[in-house]
Formats: sequence, structure tokens, C-alpha cells
Amino acid sequence: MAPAISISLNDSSDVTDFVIKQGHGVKGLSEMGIKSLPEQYIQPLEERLMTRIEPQESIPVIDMSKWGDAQVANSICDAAEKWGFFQVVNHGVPLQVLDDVKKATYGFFGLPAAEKIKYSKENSSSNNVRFGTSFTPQVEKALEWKDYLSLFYVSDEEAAALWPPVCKDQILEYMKSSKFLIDHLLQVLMKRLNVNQIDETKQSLLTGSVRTNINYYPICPNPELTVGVGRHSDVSTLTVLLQDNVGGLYVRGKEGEDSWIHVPPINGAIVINIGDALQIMSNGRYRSVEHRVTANGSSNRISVPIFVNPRPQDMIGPLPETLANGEKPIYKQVLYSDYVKHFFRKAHDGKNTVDFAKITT
Ligand SMILES: CC(C)(COP(=O)(O)OP(=O)(O)OC[C@H]1O[C@@H](n2cnc3c(N)ncnc32)[C@H](O)[C@@H]1OP(=O)(O)O)[C@@H](O)C(=O)NCCC(=O)NCCSC(=O)/C=C/c1ccc(O)cc1
Ligand SMILES: O=C(O)CCC(=O)C(=O)O
Ligand SMILES: [Fe+2]
Repeated sequence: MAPAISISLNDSSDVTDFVIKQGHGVKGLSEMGIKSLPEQYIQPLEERLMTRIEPQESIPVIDMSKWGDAQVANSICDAAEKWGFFQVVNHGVPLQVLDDVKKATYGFFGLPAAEKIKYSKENSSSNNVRFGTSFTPQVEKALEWKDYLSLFYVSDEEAAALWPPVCKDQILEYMKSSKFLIDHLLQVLMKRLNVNQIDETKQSLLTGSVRTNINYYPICPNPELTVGVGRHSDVSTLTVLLQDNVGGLYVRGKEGEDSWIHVPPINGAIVINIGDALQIMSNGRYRSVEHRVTANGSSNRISVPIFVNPRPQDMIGPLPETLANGEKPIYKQVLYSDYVKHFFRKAHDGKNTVDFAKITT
């Protein structure tokens, strides 16, 4: 526990100054021992409530120990079509690597605010490294109870120069040891789309850029009034998500219904979810599903998503193979960086991002 900070926050501009400008984040607020949630974190009622949590439903847990098995491949593709989410166990990423990256995440967020603020949008020497809080505070009606560090990978050399030393090696190791899993999943998913060979161009389109975030959700004084992360779908091809044992990630059960399924923490498991880019490239066959994270009143929570993406300069649209049998394209070609900028420039609004790429007639 960090030492109590003796400061009084009298109004909302004091809070913004403390959290955003000084770099204390919501972690700083939490550790001050505030007794009630500052008003800018109070979410509209419809964003807080989950009318129906489906305790009997669960997303599939897939044992990857038999990599080459047709049944394993089928479960992966079925899960990507039906749920857009699944968990994998015996995935080949060493458990020590997962443990180390979780510890390194605590290491980063445990740094003094004055250290972390060096990586903020205003102070960071590169757009590829960003420490922040909430999602896009400038445009959100209500803020989210989350601090993050986002790292866009360019090269080991750049990471050595720019990434925080306290977590750099562990994050790079996690990214590198997930590569086999990512490539295998994509190979299997592509096969069902009649893409039998992932050549260099496709490999780059599917995995050409990688961004890893480390997320910190501190204990919240009024968890029922706010969210950790609001409803969104990821804009990635796919996301490899490591969560700790606290829980709080919920996935939309049925489109258009307020029905949510918890993703229970499983020791050693990794969560995989399909992102918008793969929904678009598969012409809607694989689903990028809305998800959200609740705030927690008694435990700090961390998570570490690796977003595997096209490159910013890539045009993305339905793959020709998905349209070969005469299927009508439902998405147009869009420049991936335009898509991502569209996502980051607005507040979280559920599945609406993908409309940006929809063909409207
Ligand atoms: C468009 C990018 C992200 C930035 O390009 P840029 O040339 O450096 O452009 P800008 O620096 O002008 O950034 C465009 C806008 O996006 C914002 N942005 C730029 N990265 C960021 C950033 N990590 N964070 C939050 N704003 C940012 C940035 O602040 C800026 O907003 P604004 O200043 O209002 O114009 C470009 O690097 C790119 O296309 N990257 C492709 C790979 C990529 O990053 N894909 C995103 C995967 S992330 C994902 O799936 C989900 C993330 C997520 C995250 C949080 C959640 O709560 C939920 C989900
Ligand atoms: O913290 C989590 O479990 C999920 C976070 C998330 O959805 C994201 O960063 O895109
Ligand atoms: Fe997400």
C-alpha cells in the first residue's frame, strides 16, 4: 500500500488535476481512501446496470494440448462464430511468463506519479507509449475507473529506448511467447474461411501491428455507480487477454439484449477475443463481441491485453476468399488507421464502431 497522500480535493477540477495532470490516476484516488466516488465517474444508469447476468451460460474453455486435432480447430472456429470469446488452457505460453508480466504490471503502477506522468500523452516522447486513465477523458460523458499504459510495438530497440524499464522485458517476453499461439489460432480460423495458406501479405494484414496495454483497476468506493471499462468491442484482429484472479469481465450474451456472461478467472488460462478487424475481414462470420469490466469495491484488478492488428496503413475489408461463393460483402474497404482513430476519438459506445465500415445502400 502506498503512503496516504495528504491532499484535499474540493471540486471536480481538483480531481481532474490530481488524476490526469499530476498522473496519480484513479489508483491515487483509491489510495487516498476517498469515501465516495467523485461525480465525474458516475455513469448513466443504463451503463451501470446489467439486467440479466446468465450464471448458467459460459464461454468455451478450449484445451490446446492437442494442437493439431480437428476437434480443437472446430471448437475454436465455433466459439469465434458464436461467442466471439473463448478461453484457452495448455496454450504453450509458460505460466512463469504470465506471472512475471502480472508482477511487472504491479511494478509499473506502483511507481510514483511523477515517474508515470513522464509517459502521458503530453509528456511522452513518442505516440507509441502512453500512460493514461479512463478511455478518452476529453470526450467521455462519465469517466471510467481504470488507469493504463499502452505500448505500440515497433522494435526491440525502440522498446529498450522508450518503454518503462520496470516492465519492458516482461511485456516483450509475454508478446514473444504468445506468438505461436496467435499464429496457430489464425491459421485455424482462416482455414474455415477457405484461406488455406497464410502468405506474407495475409500474415501482415492479420498481425502486422501489435499493441499491448497494461490495465489497473483500483478498489473503488462505489463500484455500483461506475465501470472499469465501458461497453466496447476491440478494434483488433484478435486480442490475447491475461486477467488476474479477481474477475469482473462480462461479455454480451445475445446481441440486442441486456444479457451478460461473466468470464471467470481460470488459473493459467488466457482469454481470446475476436476484434472488429477480423469481423470485417471474415465478412461478419467471426464476431467481435461487446464486453465491459465492472469496478470492484474490495480488490485491485489488473489485466494485460495484447491487441494483434493490421498495420495502420493497411486497407481492410472482407477477404476475397469469403466472397468467392457469391456472398455479398457487408463491409467496405477502410484504411485501418482511420478505423482506429474513429474508435479512439469517441467515447465507448458498444458495437457502433463497426458501422464505420458497413456498406450502406
Ligand atoms: C491510429 C493509431 C492508434 C494512432 O495513429 P497516430 O498517427 O499516432 O495518430 P494520433 O496520435 O493522431 O492518434 C489518433 C487519435 O487516437 C488517440 N490514441 C492513439 N492511441 C491511443 C491510445 N492507446 N489510447 C487512447 N487514445 C489513443 C490519439 O489521442 C488521437 O486522438 P486525438 O489526439 O484526439 O486526435 C495508429 O497507431 C494505428 O492505427 N495503430 C494500429 C494498431 C492499434 O493501435 N490498434 C488498436 C488496438 S487497441 C484495441 O483494440 C482496443 C483498445 C482499447 C483500449 C481501451 C479500452 O477501454 C478498450 C479498448
Ligand atoms: O480488463 C479486462 O479484462 C478487459 C479489458 C478490455 O476489454 C480492453 O482493454 O480492451
Ligand atoms: Fe476490450
